Amino acid sequence: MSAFDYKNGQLHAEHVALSDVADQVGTPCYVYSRAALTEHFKGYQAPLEGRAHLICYAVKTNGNLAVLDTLARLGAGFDIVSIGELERVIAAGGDPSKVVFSGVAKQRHEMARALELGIKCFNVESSAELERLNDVAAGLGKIAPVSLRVNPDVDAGTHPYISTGLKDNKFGVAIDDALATYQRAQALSNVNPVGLDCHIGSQLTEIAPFLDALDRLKQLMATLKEQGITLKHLDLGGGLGVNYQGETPPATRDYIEALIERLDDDSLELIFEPGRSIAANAGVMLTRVEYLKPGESKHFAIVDAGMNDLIRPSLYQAYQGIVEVDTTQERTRQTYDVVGPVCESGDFLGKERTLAIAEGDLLAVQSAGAYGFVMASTYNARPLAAEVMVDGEAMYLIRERAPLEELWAGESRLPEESH
Ligand SMILES: Cc1ncc(COP(=O)(O)O)c(C=O)c1O
Ligand SMILES: N[C@@H](CCCC[NH3+])C(=O)O
Repeated sequence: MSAFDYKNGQLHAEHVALSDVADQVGTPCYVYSRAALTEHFKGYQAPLEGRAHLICYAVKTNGNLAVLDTLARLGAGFDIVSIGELERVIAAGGDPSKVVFSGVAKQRHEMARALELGIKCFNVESSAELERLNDVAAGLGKIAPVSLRVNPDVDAGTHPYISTGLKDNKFGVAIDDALATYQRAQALSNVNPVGLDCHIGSQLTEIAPFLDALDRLKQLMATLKEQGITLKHLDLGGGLGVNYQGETPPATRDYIEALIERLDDDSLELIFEPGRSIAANAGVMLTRVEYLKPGESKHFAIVDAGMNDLIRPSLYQAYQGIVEVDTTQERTRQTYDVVGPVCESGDFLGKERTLAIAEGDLLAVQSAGAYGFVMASTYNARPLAAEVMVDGEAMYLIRERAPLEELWAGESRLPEESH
């Protein structure tokens, strides 16, 4: 059973009616299901049982403290890309020794803080970064554990904005340069090559590109071994897709098992960095219909959430399901473009959606647990939305709706005497 289901015509998150959430917290509001997060995370744990592994949830996907806390309690490690994400993990009770640090632009102070906290590994994305990391570690008298993020040049077959493993992408070290970079790492005194890492893109719905990448990594590891460089872990990144609009990505178990079979090596610790497959379908965004606006060629449903709250539809033309929260009312069905309040023509949540709604009704935008709230902005001076975690019959406000004053917090007017 899905964590978001209808009971007596009312959409619920677990045992909580979403209309109750909206009444108590207002809209727009993100609602996450603890049971769904747990189930999705365990989907990774189960097929890896019995072998050395670490599942490093990608914090960028949804970094709310309650989400991180839920996963940390299940044993998760974390994939981070900034010092902000690292401090979030710590604030949520995560274990820094289970953190891997990805990202192409790590700054010295970020490296220093991560070294001080003793993270598991730096996923190094360029030679220049390797040199800088060695320098920072030397300054602190530390040895930085390093895994090279290799760009295997495989086509992930996903949206160009979220494909990361092609030659032309800014991410990682080209696979042809990897051996020389590992040799350099070995020669440096304050970095220690312990792993190999790759992440080829997001929302992949086939296993084949993952296997192609793994084949190339295996070849590289064999070459490294010949050169006396033996690694302890292999990080296969994230990227497993989800069902937004009838896509049929492989089940987590099938994906993991296929990789384990192809790897054919029990000695390596396996690391994964899943994000979307854990969080996307563990969340919805609630929004209320402000106005219905009939037009000549199309009808608009104008709602109180916009591209600033959920940018995926505008940014990637991404499809996310939109459903009525209360289906018990008498309503006429009509096809609408569901649009937000932001002053941009590109501000929409969905196009040509057939809905039975009236002014004041609630809608739920599905699959909003990943890359939803984290990508929100305050454009048009719109305060950030509230977030709620449902756990069985309980609901917890895990982020208050930001007060208006927060919009200009930290700003100041010019001094009185200035002209
Ligand atoms: C380095 C890295 N790891 C993990 C992820 C998580 O990916 P996904 O949400 O597709 O599982 C991303 C985002 O694409 C990433 O850039
Ligand atoms: N933000 C993207 C995914 C980015 C992946 C990050 N490496 C999305 O919503 O689909």
